[in-house]
Amino acid sequence: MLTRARDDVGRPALLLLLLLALAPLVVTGVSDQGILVVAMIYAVGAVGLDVLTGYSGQFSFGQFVYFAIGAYVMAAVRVHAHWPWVPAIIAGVLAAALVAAVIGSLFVRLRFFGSAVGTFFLGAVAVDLISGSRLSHWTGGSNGLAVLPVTIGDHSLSEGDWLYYTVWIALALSVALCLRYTKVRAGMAARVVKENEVVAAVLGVRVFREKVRAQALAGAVAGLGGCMLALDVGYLSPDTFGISQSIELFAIVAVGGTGSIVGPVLGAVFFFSLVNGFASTSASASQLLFSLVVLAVVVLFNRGLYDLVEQGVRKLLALRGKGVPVAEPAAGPEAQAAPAASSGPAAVAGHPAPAVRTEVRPREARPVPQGPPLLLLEDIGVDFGGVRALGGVDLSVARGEVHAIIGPNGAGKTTLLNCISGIQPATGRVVLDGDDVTALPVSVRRARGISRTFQHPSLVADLTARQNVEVGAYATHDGSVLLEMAGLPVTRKRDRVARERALAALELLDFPKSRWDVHAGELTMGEQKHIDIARALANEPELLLLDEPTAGLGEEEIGAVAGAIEGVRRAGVTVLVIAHHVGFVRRIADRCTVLDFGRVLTSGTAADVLTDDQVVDVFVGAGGKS
Ligand SMILES: Nc1ncnc2c1ncn2[C@@H]1O[C@H](COP(=O)(O)OP(=O)(O)OP(=O)(O)O)[C@@H](O)[C@H]1O
Repeated sequence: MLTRARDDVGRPALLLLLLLALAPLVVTGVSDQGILVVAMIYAVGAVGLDVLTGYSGQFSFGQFVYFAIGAYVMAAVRVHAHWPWVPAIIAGVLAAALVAAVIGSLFVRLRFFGSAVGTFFLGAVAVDLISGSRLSHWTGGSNGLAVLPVTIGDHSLSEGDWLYYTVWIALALSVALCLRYTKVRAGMAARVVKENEVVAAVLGVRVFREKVRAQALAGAVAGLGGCMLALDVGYLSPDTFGISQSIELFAIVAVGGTGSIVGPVLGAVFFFSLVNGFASTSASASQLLFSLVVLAVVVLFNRGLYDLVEQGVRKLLALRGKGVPVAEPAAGPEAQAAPAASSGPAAVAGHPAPAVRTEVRPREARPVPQGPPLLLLEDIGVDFGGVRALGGVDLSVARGEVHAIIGPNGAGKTTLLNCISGIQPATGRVVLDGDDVTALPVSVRRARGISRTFQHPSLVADLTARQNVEVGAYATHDGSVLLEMAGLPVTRKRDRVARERALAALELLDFPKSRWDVHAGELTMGEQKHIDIARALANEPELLLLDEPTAGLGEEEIGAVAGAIEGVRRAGVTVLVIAHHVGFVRRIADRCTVLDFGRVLTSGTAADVLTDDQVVDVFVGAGGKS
């Protein structure tokens, strides 16, 4: 799993860009400015790579190919088609984005090694195409291709201050574009994809599409970097581009800090300053020293230079009494997925846990909802190789009821929820509100009103509680990412609706307002479970499936979750919940079904089932708490 991705880097990015804009006042030497130009060109590519790895969780060795495509297309349309330079750069950027989208769509299903090998050989193909005879009419083959001079008035954009500020503008544009992407729906959805693809799919996110979008954005940005490289070097040949550039981009992102946008810019400046610093020593010593320093930075500051700078600034501000706490970020997604050792109000000093309405105790008897079932399962069967996880399960859940599924470990409870939400193919029939949804994919079932949570919440650590819920609040994740990034009224309206739905879900669950804008990585496990429920609820479902919402929680937090489910029930949402805690089941459930070895042992009112001797043997005897 990759490191966290940050959400609060707008101001640091602006500051760093300002410093780079002012740098020529201090860095006056031609060769020193040249180093900064190269650093900014690579920073453009690295920022795109950071979106790909740090924010969407993908991997690619192919970024140098998009550098090359941007550069060659820009140069070729100027030489061969006599295009003005601005449309030529746009053509270079679009061509790189298009190829990245096409190539990306081939590779997104591959995991780490597949992507590494695939993108590596993609690079070999690209180098062959550039240097070979097939495209030599356009690329000049091994003879190379001259980059026609680009001028504004009498000023050449290929040298001096004009080159510097042209590249600076390209970098500022790339940073702004990538930051904007991380803020819009598509960017937030990509971050859920990085966290957990199955969870993302259940939230209605088109996993494949969001991954390809991130690939295209990274490709476009690298293409822009390539255009700037073309301006800088003035002549393109097969030697201008190579796999080493992709490796350097990875080093820059690692040194600067993955998932921070601003880190790679810092990393690029550091990286090329270092290259320059050792340039005067003998070639072999320079290579050795350079490698050792990069190694030391990566090992000692494994969260990257940006994190180091940020922590330093926080400490300074804290020392000066500005009251900015020195926050130690959680270790990562694994940390939040693990059950909290200590839960309850004291788990985060000074922050109230979700309101605990009452302790877990049986509620007063009320009539069990009757009427036609909202959910009907007929003969549901699932085999995992030789393991019969579900062996013909029938179940009926009435509209408006809270129905608990209980049973020992391995009984098939989660598999049953997976069958209902569409994650797990099964034999038999799943009928929702009279319609057979058995053949429908996850996204369509969600649109028909089925939402769910998972045993481990898989929230995005660096999004706030409220933002995490917002991702689940979009009725659909379709639509153009370009329109979203442009902030057009139609997408703003959609965002507003999602925000309102998210707030309604948070209010329904009584989640304390003071915790709405806290990063999910800093929430207690009980709070994360609440946010997970709110995220599923934000889509205004008919049927809410909850997979062990009390797992890993203490008594008080279990009471809070029970209170939340009662709120959900009052809002008219039907709930099917897996639970191990007998007191919790007694309090919230109208009816109860017991699974054992993939079969229904018994089903009935919670009061009857929980006093059934057979159930007590299987369930309570197997570790349930009374
Ligand atoms: N992807 C899978 N591949 C192979 N076997 C699986 C898979 N998922 C579940 N199983 C097996 O299917 C059976 C039912 O598993 P399931 O997770 O549904 O049980 P459960 O009742 O939810 O258990 P728990 O309370 O421990 O979560 C178990 O024997 C489990 O090992």
